[in-house]
Amino acid sequence: MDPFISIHSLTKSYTKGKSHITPLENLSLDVPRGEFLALMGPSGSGKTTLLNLIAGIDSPSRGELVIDGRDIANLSRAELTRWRATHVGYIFQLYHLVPILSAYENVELPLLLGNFTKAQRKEKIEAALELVDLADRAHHRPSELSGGQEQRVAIARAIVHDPGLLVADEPTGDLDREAADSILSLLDSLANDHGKTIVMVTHDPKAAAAAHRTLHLEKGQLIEAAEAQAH
Ligand SMILES: Nc1ncnc2c1ncn2[C@@H]1O[C@H](COP(=O)(O)OP(=O)(O)OP(=O)(O)O)[C@@H](O)[C@H]1O
Repeated sequence: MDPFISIHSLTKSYTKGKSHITPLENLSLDVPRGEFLALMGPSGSGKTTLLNLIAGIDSPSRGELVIDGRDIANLSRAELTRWRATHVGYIFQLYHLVPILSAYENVELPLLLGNFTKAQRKEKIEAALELVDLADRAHHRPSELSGGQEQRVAIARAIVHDPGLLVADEPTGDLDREAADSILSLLDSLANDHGKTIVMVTHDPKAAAAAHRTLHLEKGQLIEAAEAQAH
């Protein structure tokens, strides 16, 4: 079976005046469908750059980037925005919930871009809140929730439109151990039981240990966890 994510010789460079920065150079990576992958690496090693390319937030300078059979490397900005709206859910370290909206209304946001009736939206929002175990907090605002609960709402918002791909940038970075563990087990279940492919950037070795596989980025190159330990 083809991998869900297939990356070949991917390069991203930035030019600012006379200086050139190449955070990713000739990077190749396959991720099977339903894998929960952790990306680690020192600050500035290109983790967020890679995550943003995989999520279709940014475009590569060169190389192949195929996600679920679609080559997204050469899409225009407008095409990429449309692709992202249906195929990707993004989970942030600081949740990025809208403070004046309830949990229900926050989860509804991605659906407002699609052609759903109010009843269809209700069904999807309730299913997503149920899945993250927050059905009883639907009408609470973010300020009335714990950090772990806020991240659960953010995960419900990331999955409500049923994307195949979830990208998570330090999803447990602001949580205590107990809340972090419960978020990690939720991500694990989204991969194992719901077939989501998850790419998570983390600095926390315990978070990485919860993933199926860990890769380390160093100077724009990927190395396996065992090799990284030997460095
Ligand atoms: N828009 C941009 N323009 C110029 N350089 C950039 C841009 N975005 C990132 N970079 C550079 O690319 C390199 C990789 O950055 P990136 O944010 O991917 O690292 P990271 O591994 O996620 O770091 P951290 O762990 O600190 O978040 C850095 O040297 C950064 O300064």
